[in-house]
Amino acid sequence: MLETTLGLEIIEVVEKAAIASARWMGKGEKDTADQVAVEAMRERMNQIHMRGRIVIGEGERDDAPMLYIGEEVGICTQPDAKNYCNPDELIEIDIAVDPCEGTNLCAYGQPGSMAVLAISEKGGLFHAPDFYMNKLAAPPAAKGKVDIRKSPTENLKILAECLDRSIDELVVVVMKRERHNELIKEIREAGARVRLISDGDVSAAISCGFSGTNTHALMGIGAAPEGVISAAAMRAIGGHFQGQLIYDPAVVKTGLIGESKESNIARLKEMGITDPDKVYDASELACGETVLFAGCGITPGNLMEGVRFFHGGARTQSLVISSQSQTARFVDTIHMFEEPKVIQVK
Ligand SMILES: O=C(COP(=O)(O)O)[C@@H](O)[C@H](O)[C@H](O)[C@H](O)COP(=O)(O)O
Ligand SMILES: [Mn+2]
Ligand SMILES: [Mn+2]
Repeated sequence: MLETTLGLEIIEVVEKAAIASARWMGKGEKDTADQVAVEAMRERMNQIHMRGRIVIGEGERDDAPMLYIGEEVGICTQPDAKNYCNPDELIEIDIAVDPCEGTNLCAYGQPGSMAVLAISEKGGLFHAPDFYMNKLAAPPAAKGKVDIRKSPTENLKILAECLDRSIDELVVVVMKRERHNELIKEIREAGARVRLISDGDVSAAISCGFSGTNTHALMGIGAAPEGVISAAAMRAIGGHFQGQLIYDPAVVKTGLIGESKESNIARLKEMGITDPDKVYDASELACGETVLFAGCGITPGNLMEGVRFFHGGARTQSLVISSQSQTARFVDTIHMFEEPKVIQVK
């Protein structure tokens, strides 16, 4: 149902956001690259016949030009909805968005930034607070066999067995952060190779779901909202994904997640999370009956090309993963902006 009604629409949502952001690629202005993606995403989402609710966005802010948590999107949430649709006939959709995932990558012309979203029926996506999350992603062959509670060394042994290769043939992606120094050391000592990334752990997580990407695991701590979006894709693709919230500011060495561990635990409790240390797997983070992920490359990445502009248009590559049809569709689109139309294929 979700895929049939919204499959094409969500491709266009991420395409519009990616094109808007890509115009700011390499210009060193990350906030602008982010803001234009948000605006393009909102505009296109508001043309869709749905009642959508942002459950993961850019925070609970009501006047900023962001897709904020709790914001309602879609024609059937607009004040003049009755002119366009019968709101009662439509199911409610929960939406997780990151209009420009990897804003630094986009601003500095680096690979791996994309416009992403995940949708599910109401209640189908975990309401992640703006905390951090320890993550473990791995290919479908290792699903349920590796475990974030085990040491990286143990997991690498299991992964090597599952993938029928030696540990030194494994590539593990880790975000280059001080908090990961010990993790990186252990992975290297175990014999695997590490690909350090500055940003963009959604792309890294999802790459684990596809063989041929030379990405065999993602380990370490990134943002929690990105964890839910990654989990939605991995749930639909049948890959391994686990996440555990990080609520202690001392672990990530940043003031970004509040003053203290205690106040964060209290915040989690208010959100209904009574066990802050719970390990969530992909099907808990994205538990809806149907889960769809859509991403469009802004800059070129492991899975998708970036936006390529030409006179009068642009070409994009997107990926839609659906738990409904069990498909991962790569969609190659030429966008024609001007008259006369130009369809440039190379
Ligand atoms: O790199 C990222 C930045 O995302 P965005 O702000 O949308 O451009 C994400 O992939 C990471 O998951 C995460 O946001 C990051 O690890 C948290 O930031 P940091 O404190 O620098 O590690
Ligand atoms: Mn992000
Ligand atoms: Mn972002």
